[in-house]
Amino acid sequence: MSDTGVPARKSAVYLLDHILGEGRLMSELTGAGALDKLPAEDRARASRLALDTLRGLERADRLLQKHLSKYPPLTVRNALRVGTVELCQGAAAHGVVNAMVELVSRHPRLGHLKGLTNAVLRKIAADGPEAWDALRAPRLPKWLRGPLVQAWGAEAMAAMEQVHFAGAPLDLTARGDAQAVARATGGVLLPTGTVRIAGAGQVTAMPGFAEGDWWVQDAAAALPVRLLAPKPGENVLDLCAAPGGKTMQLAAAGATVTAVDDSAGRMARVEENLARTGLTARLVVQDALQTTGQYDAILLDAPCSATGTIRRHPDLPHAKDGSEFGDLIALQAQMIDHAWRLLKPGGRLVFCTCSLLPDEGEVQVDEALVRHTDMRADLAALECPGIEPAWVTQEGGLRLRPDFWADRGGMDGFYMACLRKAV
Ligand SMILES: C[S@@+](CC[C@H](N)C(=O)[O-])C[C@H]1O[C@@H](n2cnc3c(N)ncnc32)[C@H](O)[C@@H]1O
Repeated sequence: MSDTGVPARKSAVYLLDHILGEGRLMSELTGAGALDKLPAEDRARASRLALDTLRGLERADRLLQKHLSKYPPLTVRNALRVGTVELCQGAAAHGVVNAMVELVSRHPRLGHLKGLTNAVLRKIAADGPEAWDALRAPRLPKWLRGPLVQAWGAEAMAAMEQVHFAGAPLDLTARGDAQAVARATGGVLLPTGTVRIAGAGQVTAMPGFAEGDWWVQDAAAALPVRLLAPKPGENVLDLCAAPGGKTMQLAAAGATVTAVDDSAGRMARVEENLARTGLTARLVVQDALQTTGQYDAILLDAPCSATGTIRRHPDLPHAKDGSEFGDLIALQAQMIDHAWRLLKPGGRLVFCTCSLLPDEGEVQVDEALVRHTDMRADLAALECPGIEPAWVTQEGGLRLRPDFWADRGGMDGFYMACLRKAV
C-alpha cells in the first residue's frame, strides 16, 4: 500500500466521478478494471472510501456547504467529500488534508484549487466529528424515497435509511454444518441458519474459504431456496442463476440442478463458485425466456431494481433514476409466465426479487395468481426456522426489509413467494 494514501484516494475520487457524474454502477467500473492497477490493499481501501462516501454523501455535503460559497468542479467536490468522510470517521487531519491537497494539485486542469481544498478540509477538521454525528442519517434520493414512503410509511423509511447508513455485516451460507462454520469463523448463527460475522477481514483469507465450506450470501438471499426446500434427486431449474449463491444451495441439498443465466461473464463466476465448493450443476448460458424442459421445482430470481441491496451497494440510488424499472417489471411477469409452463403439475415455483418495490414483489404475485387459475400461494412453504409470522404478506409471500433484525445488523430487502401448481 502507498504510504501517502494518494493512489487509493485518487481511485476513490475516480469512482465517485463516474458514479455521481455519469450514473455508472460501482460494479460496472470495477468490472471494467477501474482498480486493477492498484495493489490489493489500496484496491480495498479505494472501494471502502468510495462506499463510505456514498453512504454519508448527504452529511458530507451538508458540512461542506457551510465552507463553500459555490460548488467547485465535480472532481474537487468529490475529493472534498472523501476527505470530509475520512476526517469525520476520525482519521488524522494532517494525513487526510495533505493527501487531498496533493491529489488536487496534481490534476492537469484543477491544480489551482489546491488552496481551496486545503482551507476547506482544515475547517472540516476543526468542526470535528461532532458536527457529523449531529446530522440525520442520509436520506435516499427523492425518486426512490417517494415510492418507498408510499409503500412502507415514513417511520419504516427512516429505519431503513439508518440501516443503509450503517452498512452490512458479512453473511455466509454453509455448504454443510452451519454451526461448525460459525465456530471456525467466529460468527454467530442467525435463526434462519445464516452465519453472520461483524467486522470481517479479507474473505478469501477466512477459514474454510479455500475448502469451499461456505459462500458469501445475505441472510435474506438465503431464504428463497429454504422456501423451495429442494429434495435429493429432484430436477430443479435455477432461472437467472449468476453468480450462483442459490445454485450452490440447491446443489448442496442434493438436487439435480440446471442453472440458466444470459450473461456468459456472470456464469463464469458460477463455474468458479461450484469448483471451489465441489458442487455440481448443469450450466446453460441462455435467455430465461428460451429455456425448455419440465421440472419438479423452479427458482426464479428475476432481474430487478436491486433496491433491497442498498446497504451493500450505496452507489445504486445515486447511479440510477428508476427509468428502467418499468421494463424490468414487465420482464418479471413474462418470466413468471414462462417458468410456469416449465413446471410439472404439482410442482412449485419460488419467485423472488431483491427489491423493496411492491411492483416487483407483492403486485407481481397478486397479478400472476389472477392470470393462472392453476396457481396458489403455498403458505406451508413459509414455515421455515427463523421466519417470523409478521413477514408473511396478504397474498401469501414473504416481505423482508433492511430494517428487519436491525439490532442484529439488518438484512437485504427481498420479496419471495412459493407458488404451487395444481396436479
Ligand atoms: C438477481 S441476479 C441473480 C442472482 C443469483 N440467483 C444468485 O443467487 O446468485 C439476476 C440475474 O439475472 C440475469 N438475467 C437478466 N436477464 C436475464 C434473462 N433474460 N435471461 C436469463 N438471465 C437473465 C442476470 O445476468 C443476473 O445474473
